[in-house]
Amino acid sequence: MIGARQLRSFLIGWRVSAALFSERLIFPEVPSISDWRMAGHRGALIVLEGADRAGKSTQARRLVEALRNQGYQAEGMRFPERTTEIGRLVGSYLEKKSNIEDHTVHLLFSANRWEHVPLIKEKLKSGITLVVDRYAFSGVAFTSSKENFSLHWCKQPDVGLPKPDLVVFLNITPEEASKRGDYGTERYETSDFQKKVQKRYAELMDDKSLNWKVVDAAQSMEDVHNAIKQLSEAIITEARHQPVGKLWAED
Ligand SMILES: Nc1ncnc2c1ncn2[C@@H]1O[C@H](COP(=O)(O)OP(=O)(O)OP(=O)(O)O)[C@@H](O)[C@H]1O
Ligand SMILES: Cc1cn([C@H]2C[C@H](O)[C@@H](COP(=O)(O)O)O2)c(=O)[nH]c1=O
Repeated sequence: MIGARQLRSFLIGWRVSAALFSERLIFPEVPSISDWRMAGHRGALIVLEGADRAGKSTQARRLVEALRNQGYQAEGMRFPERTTEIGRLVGSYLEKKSNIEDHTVHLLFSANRWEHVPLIKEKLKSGITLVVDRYAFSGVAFTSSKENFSLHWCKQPDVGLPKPDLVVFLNITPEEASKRGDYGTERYETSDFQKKVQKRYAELMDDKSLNWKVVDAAQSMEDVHNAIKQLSEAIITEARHQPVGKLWAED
């Protein structure tokens, strides 16, 4: 029989050894659990899309946190990335501080993604899974909701970008979304425009060459999170041994 005190010391000792082992302090040559998980494997490119207020930023943050807690390497990214020179131009346009001709601003949104491609490729190659809040699909859905812009024309500048392994569409009606706080003062934040955007997303989702998954974004934050996490974990395993594809490219 061992006493409660002995059992406690044993458990503490065991937990400390396990922690040291996982940090490779005791056996540095033995890979840690996360090394086994990631060795030689690329990370997955996961994109969250949806209309304004669908919950993309909330879910992107939660997913990165949950994946890290599971031992995966994961980082967030968002577009537009407003901190670069191009991003500042786009940001000022969205805040209505400047006007930019419609074709021109579409190309700037795309250029903002292209300027991040070397970084995206480097992260994926080093085993980091990227959770991206908006990508080329926002570009196409928003610009093609303007007068005289075809889906085909809008896609062209983004042809060849790293292809997402998974695109999660957070589905919510514009009415439901507007209950989450009035649309703000930024450009495009009107329910009429958002309805057009929603239709364009539906057209984009007909493309079976992409791994679109629709998640009901009107559920609780927890339920939405669990659904996205499950889809993401499966795709991280699948993407590991596949090369990164090219978006909307023929081959
Ligand atoms: N499932 C949910 N249920 C209720 N409220 C939510 C849910 N998800 C997010 N919200 C709330 O809705 C608001 C918008 O969320 P969030 O900023 O994540 O959306 P978004 O899609 O990134 O928006 P935008 O595209 O307009 O920047 C926030 O106040 C957030 O707390
Ligand atoms: C990437 C991208 C975005 N947009 C639009 C969509 C939204 O209205 C804003 C970004 O708002 P957020 O709160 O920072 O998500 O920009 C676009 O028109 N084109 C694009 O390529």
